[in-house]
Amino acid sequence: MGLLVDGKWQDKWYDTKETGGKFVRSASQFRNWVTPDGSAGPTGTAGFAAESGRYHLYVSYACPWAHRALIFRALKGLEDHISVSVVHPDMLGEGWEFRTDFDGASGDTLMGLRYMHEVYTSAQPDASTRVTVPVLWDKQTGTIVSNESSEIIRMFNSAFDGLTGNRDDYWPEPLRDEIEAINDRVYDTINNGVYKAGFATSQQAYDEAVRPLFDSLDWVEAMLSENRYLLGDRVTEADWRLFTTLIRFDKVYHTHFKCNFKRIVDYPNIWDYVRELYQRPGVAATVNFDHITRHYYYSHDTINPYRILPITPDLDLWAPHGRDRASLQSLPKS
Ligand SMILES: N[C@@H](CCC(=O)N[C@@H](CS)C(=O)NCC(=O)O)C(=O)O
Repeated sequence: MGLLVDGKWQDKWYDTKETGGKFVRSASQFRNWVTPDGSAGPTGTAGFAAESGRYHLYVSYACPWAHRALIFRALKGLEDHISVSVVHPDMLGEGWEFRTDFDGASGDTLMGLRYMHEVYTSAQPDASTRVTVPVLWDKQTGTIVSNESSEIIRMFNSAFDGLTGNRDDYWPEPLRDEIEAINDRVYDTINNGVYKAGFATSQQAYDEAVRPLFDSLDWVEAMLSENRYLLGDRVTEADWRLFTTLIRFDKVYHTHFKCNFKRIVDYPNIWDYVRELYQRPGVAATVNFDHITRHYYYSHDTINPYRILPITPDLDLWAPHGRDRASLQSLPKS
């Protein structure tokens, strides 16, 4: 675990001393956008047109943020257009590595590098940044387009539609304000909430994260008792962003991050909803519990110094989900 300072790797754990024991996530630095014609997106520079075979995605199967990007790549039929490298689940002194001695860890299939930090310095030799996944790489200009998952999924949602003909829209115009409002709460208290609880180094920081986390899970449970999806009858980006945290919860966050007031299987509607999303075409193949459990329990030695991988519950993710029942089919909100 570490970061790049002026292009040099430094092995350092998150510093929580200055923030009263709180984990504060840094902002992503590469913020360009792939667009249909290469015009500039909302941030960054122009020049990244949607072309088949031009882009490469670096992911970890363990990481919930990278998982979003893999799900959108599958949902939008981009597998033949955007290639992928999968890092090794252990994130140790050199950060993410391209070792291949773990089933599913592909190595760097594009450039043959050893470490993810070398991908960053290939794009910018003097980079000062945390070295995170996912990363969307442009083979043509040899640089990083984006390392911000929330923006990568929006590019995948529509930029390549002309190439693939897949026009499924998870960010529909009329629902955007509502999606943003839900995303904000889900991000702060659930997606990042589990990390804030797990990486807290003071009782107060832990308490301040764990209570809002379970309040938000109650709020989600109530919404899903009335609607099939967060926004009503239609699956949106908000559902996929929530899903990648929920699917990791009972096997990892409940134990490793001390989010153990309840499990996801204890929320009847959320648990059915998780199985429904998991069973959608292409999604199950993006979920790799061996990488997920190995990564968290093995890499975070400040939390689990003996690196013991605990037994985790078997989840019957293919059990019928019942979410298509009539009582949940409300009218679409727009
Ligand atoms: N804002 C980023 C966050 C990505 C992120 O934090 N990924 C984690 C893995 S789950 C990572 O690579 N962490 C390495 C580090 O922080 O040094 C995004 O959503 O794309």
